[in-house]
This record gives sequence, structure tokens and C-alpha cells, in this order.
Amino acid sequence: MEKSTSVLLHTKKPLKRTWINRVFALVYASTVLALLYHHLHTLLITTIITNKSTNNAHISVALLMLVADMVLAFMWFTHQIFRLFPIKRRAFPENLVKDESKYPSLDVFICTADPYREPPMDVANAALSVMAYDYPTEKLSVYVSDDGGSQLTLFALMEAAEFAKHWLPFCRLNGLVVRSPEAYFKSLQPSDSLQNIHDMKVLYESMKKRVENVVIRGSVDCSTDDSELDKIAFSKWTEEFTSQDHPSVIQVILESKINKDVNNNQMPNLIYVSREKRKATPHHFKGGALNTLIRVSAIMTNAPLVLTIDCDVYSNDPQTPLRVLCYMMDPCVDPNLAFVQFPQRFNGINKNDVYSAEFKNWTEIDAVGLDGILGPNYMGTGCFFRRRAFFGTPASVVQPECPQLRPDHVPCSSSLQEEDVLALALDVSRSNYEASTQWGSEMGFIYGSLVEDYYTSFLLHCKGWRSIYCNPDRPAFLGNAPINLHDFLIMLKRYSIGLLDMAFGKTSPITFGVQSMNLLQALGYTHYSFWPVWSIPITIYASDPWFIVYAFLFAGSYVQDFMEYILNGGTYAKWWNNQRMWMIRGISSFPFAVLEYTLGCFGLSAPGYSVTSKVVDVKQNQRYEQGMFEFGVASPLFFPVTTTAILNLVAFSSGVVQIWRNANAGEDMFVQMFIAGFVVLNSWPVYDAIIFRADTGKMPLKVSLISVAFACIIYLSVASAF
Ligand SMILES: O=c1ccn([C@@H]2O[C@H](COP(=O)(O)OP(=O)(O)O[C@H]3O[C@H](CO)[C@@H](O)[C@H](O)[C@H]3O)[C@@H](O)[C@H]2O)c(=O)[nH]1
Ligand SMILES: [Mn+2]
Repeated sequence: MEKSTSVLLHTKKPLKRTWINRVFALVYASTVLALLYHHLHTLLITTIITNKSTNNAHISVALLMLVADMVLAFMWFTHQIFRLFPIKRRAFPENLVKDESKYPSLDVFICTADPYREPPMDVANAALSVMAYDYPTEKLSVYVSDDGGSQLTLFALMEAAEFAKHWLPFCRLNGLVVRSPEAYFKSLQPSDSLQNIHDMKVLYESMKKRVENVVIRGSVDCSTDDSELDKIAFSKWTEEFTSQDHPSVIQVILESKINKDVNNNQMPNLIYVSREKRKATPHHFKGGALNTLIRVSAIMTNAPLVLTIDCDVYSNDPQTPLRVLCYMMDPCVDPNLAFVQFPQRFNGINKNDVYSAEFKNWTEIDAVGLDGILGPNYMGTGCFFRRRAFFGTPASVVQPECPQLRPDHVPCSSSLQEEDVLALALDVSRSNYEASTQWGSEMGFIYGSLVEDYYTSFLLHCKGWRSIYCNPDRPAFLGNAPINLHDFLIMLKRYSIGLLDMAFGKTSPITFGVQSMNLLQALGYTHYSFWPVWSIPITIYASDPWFIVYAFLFAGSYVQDFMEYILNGGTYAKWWNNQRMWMIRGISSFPFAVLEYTLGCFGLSAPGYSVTSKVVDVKQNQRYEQGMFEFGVASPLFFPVTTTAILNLVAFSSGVVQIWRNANAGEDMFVQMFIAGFVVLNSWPVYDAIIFRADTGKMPLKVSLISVAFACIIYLSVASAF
């Protein structure tokens, strides 16, 4: 246990590993070795001993098997890292010094990229929820980066700012814990019908209506009663202004020194930033947006503490920044602490989490293991950084090109809206500002991978920074996950391409990482950067006759995974869906990502960031709530899934027929039948979507037909080979 000098700010306890875990590890390791041995042996026999009758097909099969084993062994081995030193932390914000003048200022960064995929009302709710933090208001600034360059988003934030003048005092007066108005009003019971709540709800609903009307119309109409200042703001959206080609827009919507709420208290700062975009200049997606915010905020407020969130989450606990201070302000904590990561937790996920969207293994179980080494990775949202960490190593500062951007610079202007402040802010958000600077390589968020979060934290850890994982019982941030299988698989494909960028890049965790950081931590990063290669054993083993070993391996790892999942608070049904999604992504998102990444290496495909849609279709949501899978679009990602389902159904039924005819056949076929049966059981939603469903989420006929054709081709070619 760690204690601070005077009061206890936080504790850290190791989680005990059970003996049963060690037994599993041993059994698993020996089985993997046995497999390797078996396939190496087979390969040697086919190539050397039966030299004369050498059959090229057999050699390549044996080689493939060996590759699959090696991948399996590698993935299994690196996954053990997370099981070595798991720890659990607790923070005690009630023990913090009461003198708030000692607290550092906090700049919050919210990213949004497309008003039609990320509704402006969500952005407004995310902003309101953090503006209402239990934190000294004059020290709090909220910066919204709008990569969609949309006046609709600016409009929503201006409306939110007016509403906040009522909402913030209301939250404090009533001691609310949920401070996203949308989530708060949804959580109310009919019995909570006090007059003041009712009035606030009316105010919120009318604001929401105005924003949604503007979104439907597609533009803001300034001709009516808006103020002169608003008119000037919206006048930037000229005829030539498009989301990919436009000048910077920076709008100070609320300024702490000027704006007061209805009770005459100070408001936090609220600043809208849409960086300049030009078609010819690369903008580096979210990493680029965040780096612009680092610079703009440096000029305006330059808080030493920075929180990044996505617009699809909201704060679920106003005490969160205080929890962070329990780590950041504790004299006993490692001075190299760069960030404190809270996992994204989800609401709106259906009862059994059919798409396994919680990522429990990655964001909860494995993160706890990394926390025991030198810290978890950055997960893109819900993360508090020390600004200093964006500038070099703990020991030496990389000085930015302009002194006002330095992490220790103190902005001294009397107002954020002074002409020279705004001019400089506009300058650092130019699209070609970063040319010949070190942004994206030595400073800020790092470019070059579609998982800028994972990559940035990897390089921070390489430089000697460390991090802390914080997962309080009350989730700090809540957000939605895609409720549609296709969006989900596309998202996984994007992660996978980003991870491969890392795995095969110049600073790969397996080459650069193992030399630059703690070995265990490097292997942990290696495990996930090679995540998509899971697709190799998953697809190849499906065709190996040496099944008994797999069955053993399979049972062992399944039982282990099951135990971990349940012990970490998962349910049986959620685990079942988790393992199903593991298979589905293993044969869809992962191999497609490998393909796209490879094409990209030859310049045949350009990286793209497909922003995940957060818009909820009512019908689709109803089906999701019932736990149904959503297909609906004729996407190639569905071909392998459907083909596998069909093939296994055919194999399973023909097996049943054979056993029926010849009772002796049963023994040899047991394991094969078991695996085919298991796949069939997992594929139920696919059969259902092909045959029984009539709603728009059913399997498109085109996908079914093409998959049947694939299945026939595979069946015939296997039949002719043996
Ligand atoms: O050009 C872009 C593209 C995206 N975004 C923002 O990036 C965030 C994440 O995008 P989303 O489509 O929601 O992706 P997710 O799959 O939900 O993102 C996960 O994975 C990303 C990459 O690893 C992380 O950055 C995210 O924080 C993490 O939630 C959103 O707020 C977007 O507005 C931008 O600001 N600019
Ligand atoms: Mn998201």
C-alpha cells in the first residue's frame, strides 16, 4: 500500500492470482508446444523423408499449419503479460486539500467530426456534462474541436451555453450526479415531478427542439432575432465553405471573466474551434484535431491538466477531476506520471451485449494488468493528461516553435477575445501550420496510425512516462457503442489497420518497444498491435484434421477466458456473445484489415477514418434491444461469416447422417462434429437472418447467394483434394 505523507489520497493493492490460473497457463503452454512439435514434425516428414513423392500441396498445408501454430503461441505468450501483476486502485477525493486555489486549471478537449453522424445535441450534452464538473469554475475551460466544420454544431453549443446558465446552478443546488441533461431527464422516475425539475425540463426540451430544427433545415437562419455577435460568427459560413475546405473558425462562446450564470456566479470558458482544412493538406484525423486544440488552448488558457473525450460520451460523475488530483497531486506518485485513464463504459448496450461492444477484456481486464507494470494505454477518451507530457521526455522538454505554446507559459492577456490572442489562435490552427514543425512526431499526439491513442501512449511509455488506470465503481464516463453489426465490424477493421500500422512500422513495439521500455509492457503493446493476426490461426485451424489437440486447447482457453470474464463481473450470456464476436471479427474485420493494410503498403489503398455513426434509428434500436443481429447492408464483411455458417451447417448435418448410417463412424468424427456443432450454435443469428427474418436488418439476398456459391466452391475444392 502506498501512503502520501499526510493524508491518504489513494491506495493500490495487488490482485491475487489463483493457482487455477497457473494450472491453465501450464496446460496451455504444453499444448501449444505439442502443436508446434507436431506440425514441425509433419513438415519435416513431408519434405525430407517422402522426398520422391513430394506433393507441393501437402508441403504448403504443413507450412501453413506451422505458421498458424507460431502465431497462436506468440499471441498466447504475449497475452500472459496482462495476467502477471494486476492491481486495484482507489482514490479518496474527500481527503484533498480544501483550498481550491491550489488546484491546477483544467482544459477539456471534446472532438466531433460530422454533424450527421454525431448529432450536435450529443456534443452539447457532452460539453454541458463537463462544464458542470465539481471543479473551480474559473479554472475550467472546454474546447470543442469540430472537424465537420459545421455551423450546426456551433449553433448547438451557443444554445447549450445559454442553457448552461440555468443548468449549472440547478446541478449544484440539487446535488445532481448525472449532469448531462439528456441522461438526467431520461433517468427521472414519474414520481420526481417537482416544479423546478419540470421547469428545467421544459427549458431543455425547447432548446433541443431549436437545435434539432436547425439540423433538419441544414443551416442557421440569422435573419431573425439573433444578436449581432452571433451573426458575425455565422457569417464565416460562406458559399465556398465546405467541411473539407474552409478557413479556421474560433469562437469564444463563454468567457469565465465575463459571463455569469442566473445566480451571478462565474461560468467556465467554452470555446469552439474548427481548424482550417484544405484538400491538398493532410489533416491527420483525430490526432491532428487534438494537436490543434493543444495549441489553441495553450494560447488561451494553457492549463497544466488536459482531459480528452469524444463527443459520444458524457461525464457520469462530477467528482472525476478530483479523483485525478488524488494521483496528480500526491507527492508519493511517480513524477513521470503522464496520464490517468478512465475506461469508457457504456449505456444503451442491450442486455446481453450481442456485439460484445464493452471490450471488457481489453479495456477492463487487461488494463488492470498493465496498470501493475507501468501503466495502461491511452484509450482515446476519458483520459487526463499532464500537458507537459506532450513535449518530450520527463527529463528534457522539446521546445515548440513559438514561446506561447510552451507548457510552462502563462497566458497573461486580460481577455480570451483580445485581438492578438485570437489572431495567434487562428494562426496555430492553420492547415499548413505544422509543416516543418515537430507536431505529430516529437510533440503532441503522434501521427501515422489510425489508432492514434494506442500509438501515442506507446511512444509516451517508450520515453519513460508512466500512466495510471482508474476504474471507479461509478463509471466516470458513459457513452454509446454502435448498435449495428456492420458499423461495428467497420470500426474493428479501422482499429485493426491502425494496429498493423504500428506492428509493422519503424517504431514497432516488438523491435523498438522492447529496447525502449519495460520488456513486459512492450510485449503487452505487441500483443494488441498484432491483434489482427488472430485471423490466421482462426481461419487455418478450421481445416486441420489433427483436431483432438485443438479441442483440448480450445476447451482450456475457453474455460480460462470464461472464468476471467465472470470473475470480472460479466454474465454468462455476455461471455457467450463475447466469444462469438471473437470468431466473427477473426474472420471478417481482421482479415479484411490485413488485406487493406497490405494493399496500402503497395500504395493501392489510402488510409481513411470512417467516423462511426452515433445516430440511432428507432426501428433498428428496437431490434437491438431484443438482442437481434443487424445485417441489412450487402457488405463483403458478411461473406466469410455467412459462408462459414453455411459450411458448418452442411458439415454438421452430413455428419449426423453418416453417424446414423454407420454407428462406428461416430468415434473418429466426434471432435469434428463437436467443432462444427459449436460453430452452428454460434451461427444461429446468421441462419435466422437468412431464412426467418423479414425486417430491414435481415441478411440481404445478395450476401446469402454469394456465400452459398463460396461454400460450394470450397466444398468442391476440398472434396477433390482429398
Ligand atoms: O477526422 C477525424 C475523425 C474522428 N474524429 C473524432 O474522433 C472520435 C472517435 O471517432 P469514432 O468514429 O467515434 O471512433 P471510435 O471507434 O468510437 O473511436 C475509438 O477509437 C479511436 C481510435 O483508436 C479513438 O480515438 C477513440 O477515442 C475511441 O473511442 C470522435 O469523437 C470523432 O469526432 C475527429 O475529431 N476527426
Ligand atoms: Mn466513439
